[in-house]
Amino acid sequence: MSKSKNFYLENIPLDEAWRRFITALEGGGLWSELPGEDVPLEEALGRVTAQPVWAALSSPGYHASAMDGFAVRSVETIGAAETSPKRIPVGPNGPASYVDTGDAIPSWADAVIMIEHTQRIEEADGSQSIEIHAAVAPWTAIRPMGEDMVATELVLPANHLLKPVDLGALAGSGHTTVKVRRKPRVAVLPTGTELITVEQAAREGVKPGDIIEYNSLVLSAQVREWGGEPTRYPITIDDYQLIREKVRTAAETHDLVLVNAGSSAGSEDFTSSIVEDLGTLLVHGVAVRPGHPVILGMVANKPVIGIPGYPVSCALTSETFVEPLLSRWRGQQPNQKPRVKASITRKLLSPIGEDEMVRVTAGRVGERVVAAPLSRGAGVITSLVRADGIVRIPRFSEGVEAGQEVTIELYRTPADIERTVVHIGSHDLCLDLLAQHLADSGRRFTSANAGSLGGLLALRRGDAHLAGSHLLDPVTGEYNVSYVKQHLPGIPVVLMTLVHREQGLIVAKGNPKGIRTLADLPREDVQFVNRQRGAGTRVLLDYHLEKQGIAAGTISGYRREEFTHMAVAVAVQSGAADCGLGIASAAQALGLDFIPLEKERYDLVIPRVYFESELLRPLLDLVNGTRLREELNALAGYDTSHMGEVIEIA
Ligand SMILES: Nc1nc2c(c(=O)[nH]1)N[C@H]1C(S)=C(S)[C@@H](COP(=O)(O)OP(=O)(O)OC[C@H]3O[C@@H](n4cnc5c(N)ncnc54)[C@H](O)[C@@H]3O)O[C@H]1N2
Ligand code: MOO
Repeated sequence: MSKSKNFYLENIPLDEAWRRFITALEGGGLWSELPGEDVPLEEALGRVTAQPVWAALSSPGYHASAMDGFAVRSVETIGAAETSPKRIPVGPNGPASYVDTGDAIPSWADAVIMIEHTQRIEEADGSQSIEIHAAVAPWTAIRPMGEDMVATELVLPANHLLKPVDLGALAGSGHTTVKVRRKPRVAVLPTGTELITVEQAAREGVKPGDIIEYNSLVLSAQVREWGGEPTRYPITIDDYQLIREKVRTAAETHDLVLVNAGSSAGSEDFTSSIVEDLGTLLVHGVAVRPGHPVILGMVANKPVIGIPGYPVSCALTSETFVEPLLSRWRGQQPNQKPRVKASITRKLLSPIGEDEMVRVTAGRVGERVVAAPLSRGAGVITSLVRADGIVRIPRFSEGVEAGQEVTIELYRTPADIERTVVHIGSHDLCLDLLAQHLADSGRRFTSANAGSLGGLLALRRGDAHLAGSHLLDPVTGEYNVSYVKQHLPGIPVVLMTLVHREQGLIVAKGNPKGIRTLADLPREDVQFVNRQRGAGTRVLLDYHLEKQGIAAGTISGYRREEFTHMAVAVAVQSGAADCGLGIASAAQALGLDFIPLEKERYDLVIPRVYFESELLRPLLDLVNGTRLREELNALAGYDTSHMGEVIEIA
């Protein structure tokens, strides 16, 4: 049976989508906490109490000695002083009797004197006494019965998330089990004919059109993290009946069904029609990006969420809809990420009419926290891996200007943000090595690719601690100095050389087009890939083209811009271009050939205040040490003989 599909994607504001969803859940009696089940204390960590817990026993269950010492009647100590010590005979029934910490106090006693405040005396008749130099008040050094918990007293309220210490209090008050909310059962259904398992990919390789299925792994892990019990289904191909049957049966045995992908308007996007067919479609399309083609519906009185296929959209949609629902079922408030105000490092345009969630990295630079936007591609899962948080651009706004104040919802702690070294500028593979080693000294390193010039401008705005730069001055032949003087006037700066590195033409393995020099670029059969304006590599290219009298307009592909050396190398590897200018290590990383053109200096530009800061000290130590140097020498095209040399610019 083929079904007519719904090509119409709505644009429902998030609060309206939630309102419809909650109304339907309430209608089905599903917008409330799940019932309780008894679990042994050992299994109760992270679960939520389904009812208040009252102490079954008192703790301590008797008057207990708080110290090692002698139990006494306090009246018998009256009058003892430094100048007039008192002796009290020791015996099993008093008037002084030895007790260990935690022992029951004899019924005749009402105080304990710590052993170090007594002196043992052997009397002439062989009997024992203690001599004391101070009186004690009644109940001194005694933990009265029920000091911690009195039987019938409240130990924990309902809807309490159980921490390790709570388990101790439960056992201490006499409970062997605790009634906790049942874990929500969540079906995770990955669908798509193009999907293959990662095991299959490892065995047989990935052909064009194959996609490694991992959204169900992410969704299941999220569900588990949020206190639910996921069932991860195998991949279902894009077949209306097969998916329909899976959704139908999953709804019978689960509290919530997540159908992944097939939520949009493509020829095989069935989820919305299936939900309509089996139950009620509430929402198809929310005014949120990423995650626009979300589906909310009810099947057999169970909520079904159609989650978009793009991995970032998938993970964020689940944060937006699944987490709050699971929290509700567990009697918890939805997860509130810590928030921090920050200054955004670059202008972002955002479509009116949709809330946009922008992934950012964050760090404190001087007085402010800065937020550097990451890739906005919905398929770029690493942007979420690297993200320190999310900045929401509301649907009634067209975007934000560079330097504007925004709020970051943090994935990390504010303390993590404080120990972050922020780099904006030209990227080099050695920064990845630096980042890796900095982690050993408790620093985090975030890097945004803005090209050399972009890095200097970021330093001027106070958006970064340092900027990698390799800008050749065509007049002086010197690197970076004149640019720093021009763009950072009045800011004391240290230029610290990291490496000299080989720049050259990255070409396919075996150099099939026989490219030798820049003079080959205008050839009709040569397709070039360029770097963005402001990149040091672009400056270098333009310098040499000018010197050799080659007009940029004669090079096919000159206008095609990539933002990193690796992106240029990938373009060559994929056959999209025949060559591009870049560094040797990028060619090496992808097994491409490399034609050296020039050795250039790559510096770290560091404002003096940060150069001298505690935050950057481990970075400077690394640059001045031997480990990084040795690792770089093992890579193609790096010369570390000037590493660590500094030029100060006042
Ligand atoms: N004409 C339109 N096309 C698209 C629209 C639109 O409004 N009109 N929306 C776009 C947006 S936004 C998104 S998000 C995606 C979501 O589409 P689907 O939910 O139908 O997902 P697919 O197209 O099947 O997949 C998208 C992408 O993600 C990969 N994928 C899917 N499942 C998995 C998985 N389990 N693990 C890893 N990767 C997965 C899939 O192979 C595709 O590459 O639609 C846009 N199109
Ligand atoms: O909504 Mo899509 O999820 O923007 O990428």
